[in-house]
Amino acid sequence: MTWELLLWLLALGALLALLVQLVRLVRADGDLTLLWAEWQGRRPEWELTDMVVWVTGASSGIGEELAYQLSKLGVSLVLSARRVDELERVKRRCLENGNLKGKDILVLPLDLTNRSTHEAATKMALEEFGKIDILINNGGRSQRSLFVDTSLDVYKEIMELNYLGTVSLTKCVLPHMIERKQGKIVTVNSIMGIGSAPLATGYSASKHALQGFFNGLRTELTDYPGIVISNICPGPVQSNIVKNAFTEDITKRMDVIGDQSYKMATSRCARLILVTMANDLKEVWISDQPYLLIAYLWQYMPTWAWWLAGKVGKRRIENFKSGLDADSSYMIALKKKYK
Ligand SMILES: NC(=O)c1ccc[n+]([C@@H]2O[C@H](COP(=O)([O-])OP(=O)(O)OC[C@H]3O[C@@H](n4cnc5c(N)ncnc54)[C@H](O)[C@@H]3O)[C@@H](O)[C@H]2O)c1
Repeated sequence: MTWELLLWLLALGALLALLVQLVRLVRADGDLTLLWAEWQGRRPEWELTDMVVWVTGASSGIGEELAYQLSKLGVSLVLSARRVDELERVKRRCLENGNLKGKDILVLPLDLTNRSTHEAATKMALEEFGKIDILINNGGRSQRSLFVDTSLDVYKEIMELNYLGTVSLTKCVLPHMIERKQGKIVTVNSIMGIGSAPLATGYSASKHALQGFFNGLRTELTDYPGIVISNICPGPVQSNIVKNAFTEDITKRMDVIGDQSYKMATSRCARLILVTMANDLKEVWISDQPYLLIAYLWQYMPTWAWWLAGKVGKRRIENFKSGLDADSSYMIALKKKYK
């Protein structure tokens, strides 16, 4: 009788432990390799100090937050985007809150679509700091428009910016890394580079292009194990991405932005990007639910995933057509329900 009871207790304990792990998994905000690295892996505070890190799109959102978190690690920073005043603001805040001095941060204005300037910009970064350890390809813009309504100019511009601009800067920086046989090229891709969604056909295409490009490039660099290519795939993250999104016309700005509070905190996303860099992870998914689960479905059960994406997508289109923000109305309700 005692043995039987003991066995029952053990079984109950194992079941409880399993349940706890399942709940953890459902609440996870990163893929399993990434969460393992965060728990047991190398810490950014040990690994990334003394590095020279070039962040594009550093004037806003994820890039801006990366600059703040990196400045606390004692790295040297090159901050790039188009607006100098915004970059100077980010630099000032890095100096106020971080461990850096003015000489440790170079504000380097750069338009990713102006490819003829990328070589000179790379030269300036190298002249300033003598090396580039990490290039974070973060600058980019999203899209909110239906394909049937959207001008081809928009598709061209998205590819110019998100895809060709990133490839061009990588082409300028990579020879330097090859010469040193070391470096990290970290590209902020998206869950939209794994799957897709309505209203973002061009954006998703540009992110799939980046995914294919960097996965191929990684295989070309196997003679240089010290050069790491990391693809970061975030789901929705708080930033100005919706405000800055392309619409159906190249000159038209977004008029409905909506409440972005249901999205992952920018600081959490940036922290997980630092963990990725510290642990040389090759591809990571950073996302709250249900997007993370959909990403797993896309990998393992694509037909089911597309059925689900269709259901969510229908809602997005309805919202969009009725003049609401595509996601916030139902996502905020969902978030409140499962909090
Ligand atoms: N926020 C999200 O939900 C999310 C999700 C997945 C991936 N991403 C990716 O994260 C990256 C950063 O976006 P974010 O969310 O911080 O948006 P954001 O709009 O807040 O920031 C975008 C940054 O890119 C810069 N940029 C835009 N056009 C540029 C150009 N022509 N040349 C140089 N810089 C330019 C902007 O100035 C800004 O600094 C993007 O690549 C985006 O695709 C964002």
